[in-house]
Order: sequence, then structure tokens, then C-alpha cells
Amino acid sequence: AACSSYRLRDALHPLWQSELTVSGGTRQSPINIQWRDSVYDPHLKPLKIHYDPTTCLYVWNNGYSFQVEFDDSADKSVIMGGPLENHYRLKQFHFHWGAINEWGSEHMVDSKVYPAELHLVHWNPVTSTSFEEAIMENNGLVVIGVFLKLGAHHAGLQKLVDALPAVRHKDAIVEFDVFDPCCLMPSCPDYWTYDGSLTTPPLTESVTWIIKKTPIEVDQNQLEEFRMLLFTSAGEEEKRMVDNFRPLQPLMNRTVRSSFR
Ligand SMILES: CCCSc1c(F)c(F)c(S(=O)(=O)NC)c(F)c1F
Ligand SMILES: [Zn+2]
Repeated sequence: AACSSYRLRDALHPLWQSELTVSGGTRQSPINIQWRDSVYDPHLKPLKIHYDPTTCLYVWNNGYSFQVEFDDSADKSVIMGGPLENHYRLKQFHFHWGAINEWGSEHMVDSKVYPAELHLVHWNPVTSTSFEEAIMENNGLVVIGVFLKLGAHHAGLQKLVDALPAVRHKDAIVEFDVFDPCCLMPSCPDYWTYDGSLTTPPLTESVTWIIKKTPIEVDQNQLEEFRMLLFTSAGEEEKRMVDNFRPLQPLMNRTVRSSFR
């Protein structure tokens, strides 16, 4: 079996075949979080999450992940507190995963890699007038990262997994209403936070990352369902949607703060 620290650098999808770089990037993501180098910040508040399940709109395959989109036309599904100065609206969530359980997450903790990682993407409605604008703004976005580890069946995730066959091909879309992403959050409040970037184009350095310390558990069948999705559109030669993670990026002059001792 592949050594667990081995990471596919030339993953199948064009996005990751060439090492994606932003010229002069100083705060790129993902990174390896070295637990002992992270700094406890007593000023970090608990993260407050209020998601309204009725803001859930649909699931779609965007050609590099499957994504659940939310109605962000009002402050209905928001996060605040933690390292944040104001509230941020939930726009979408998606996942990154590997072809096998030995790899798949984008971030690592002390070089430990997880089979998958959930990203909940939020934008700042105070400093931006739209999500598209916030992508380009310094700290316009907040992404909560949650690690997935192999373990017990995740009942909350299963509702989403059951919708995946309907979005097997790129650009497929299926209605998906009343889903509360809170069910995908670990109960442990502990997190790391650092300044970083999108891990897909345009790779803009606009993300305040909040990485939860504790993973959620999903079972083998649920991970296999992720791996049955396709990067390709209907009618094209099928390419399985796997290894849709970006390689690790240099920490450079950044400190990762922790909300816990
Ligand atoms: C043009 C952006 C479309 S929205 C989006 C996304 F689709 C995505 F995949 C990531 S990510 O970098 O991969 N994960 C945090 C983002 F940050 C995003 F904002
Ligand atoms: Zn992501």
C-alpha cells in the first residue's frame, strides 16, 4: 500500500496536474499544521454557528467536487465569533478526497493526512456586496475545514450521499432542500485558525481558515460513494472524481493560532 505520507502531486484533474502557483503568493493553502508550533490565543472566542436548514438550495457537480449551495441573500445562515470581527454568510460547502483512504485531505496535522476534508465557505457581507467580490477581498472569505476519518456510519451525511448518483457527471444538479450542515460539525469546539487562500483557482489570498481539531467519522461505503463521482461530463470518457486536493503549500511568515491549550 502507498506510504501514508505519499501525496499524489500530479492528480488526474487538470487543476492539479501542474503545480498550481500564484506568483508571489505569501499566504497559500493548504498547509501542514504543526501542533507544537501553533500558538494558543486566549482572545479567540468560541465559534458561533447559526445555519437555517431551509436556506439549502441544491447539490451540483462542478467538475472538481460536489457542492451544496445555499441562499445567501440574507443573514440567515451565518457564523460569527472565533477570530472573526463580524458575521459571515454561508454560501456553499464541498469536499476534497482521495482515491484510497491513505490520503485525500488538503490540510494535514503533524503530517497526518485524512481520507477527506469538508469545506464550508462563507463570505463577509459587511465588506463585500457579493460572494464573487468577497473572493477577491483580503479576508473576504472564511472557510471552516472539518477532517473526515474512517469510522462509524454518519447518518447526517447519508442524506447527501444518497443524492450523489444524481450528480455523477460534471454540471449535473439536483434539488436538495432542508439540510442542516451543523450535523457535519464535530461537537468539540477546538480549532486552529490561520490566514490563507482558496485551494482552487483563482487561489486568491482572501481566506481566514478555521480548521476543526476533531474529525467527524464516516464509513467506507460513504467514502466509496464520493469516489464514484466523475470529473467528466456525460458522454465524455469517464474520469473518476478522486484526489481533488491541492498539494501542501509553504507556511512562509505565518503563525497558526489555536483556540485551545
Ligand atoms: C471561484 C470560487 C468558487 S467557490 C469555492 C470553491 F468552489 C472551492 F472549491 C474553494 S476551495 O478553495 O477549494 N476550498 C476552500 C473555495 F474556497 C471557494 F470559494
Ligand atoms: Zn475546498
